[in-house]
Amino acid sequence: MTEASSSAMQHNDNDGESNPYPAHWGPTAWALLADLRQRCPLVQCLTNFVSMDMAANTLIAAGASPAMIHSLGEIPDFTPQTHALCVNVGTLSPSWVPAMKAAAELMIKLGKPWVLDPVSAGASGFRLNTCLALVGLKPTVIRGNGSEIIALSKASLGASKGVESAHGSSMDALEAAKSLAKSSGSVVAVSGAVDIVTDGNRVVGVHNGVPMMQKIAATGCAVTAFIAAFVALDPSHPLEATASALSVFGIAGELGMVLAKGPASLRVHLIDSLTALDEAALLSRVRITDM
Ligand SMILES: Nc1ncnc2c1ncn2[C@@H]1O[C@H](COP(=O)(O)OP(=O)(O)OP(=O)(O)O)[C@@H](O)[C@H]1O
Ligand SMILES: Cc1ncsc1CCO
Ligand SMILES: [Mg+2]
Repeated sequence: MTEASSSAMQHNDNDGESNPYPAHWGPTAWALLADLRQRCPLVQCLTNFVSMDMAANTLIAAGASPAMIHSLGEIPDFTPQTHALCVNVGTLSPSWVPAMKAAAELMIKLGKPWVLDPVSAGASGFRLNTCLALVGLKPTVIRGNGSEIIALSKASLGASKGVESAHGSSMDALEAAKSLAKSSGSVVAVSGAVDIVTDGNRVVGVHNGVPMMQKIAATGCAVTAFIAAFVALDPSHPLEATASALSVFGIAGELGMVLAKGPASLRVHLIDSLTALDEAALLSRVRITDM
């Protein structure tokens, strides 16, 4: 470990009263990011049209390989080559559903991880039923905003502002997230000012990020694809991989915000910061708590 990273770790060390962030999370997140850069996992994304660019560039900037390949006929040949799958229902139409289900089923059969982004799950019966069917195919991780996780947990239509959450705080969805995690067997992440990650028993909070990330289309979709890349590296510890991915993405937002003049330039600087992020900066900024 470098001198810089060792002093950075002390900055985030849990020294009792003054610092609530357990020291082990920094090295966990760094180990995963370093591993990602080394192994360059291939992530297949069946994702919405708005997010394709942002998700692909997020993955490439971090060191992974994206493939936005979504046709049903290609799944038997292509999906087995991937290390993780991301399914996102943002611009859902009926013709996409068979491919989403086939890819998820194949990943489960191959013992590989897959991640679901239930965009606007409570907005229509078609969307809700599709998301519930996908939850039944055992995603390793489900990542949504508060309204999406509440709709899925209750299996009912519910308030959202289109693709955005109508719930002010991710904490409003804490019980829904725990209940969904228990019923599905998936790790559930709720994004917001504090990202919540739970397996139904353990709950952690990720305190990284900046509010302006909400003003960039598809940051949520991009972080879900990023979670898929992290889970590919360590499928047996999906809670740790998910919290680490959310923290690293949030840190890239914090570093990007230093140079940004607004959402458009934040998008550029966030992506640049993912590539530039080094061990010392990461260790000094990871803010993950056990809740
Ligand atoms: N108030 C906030 N402060 C800091 N970070 C935030 C805040 N709100 C959201 N974020 C971060 O922004 C990213 C996107 O989260 P958000 O909850 O906006 O997702 P979403 O609603 O699913 O987005 P989309 O559907 O547009 O892709 C996450 O990484 C999250 O941690
Ligand atoms: C704006 C929008 N509409 C459908 S998906 C999407 C991207 C953010 O979820
Ligand atoms: Mg979303």
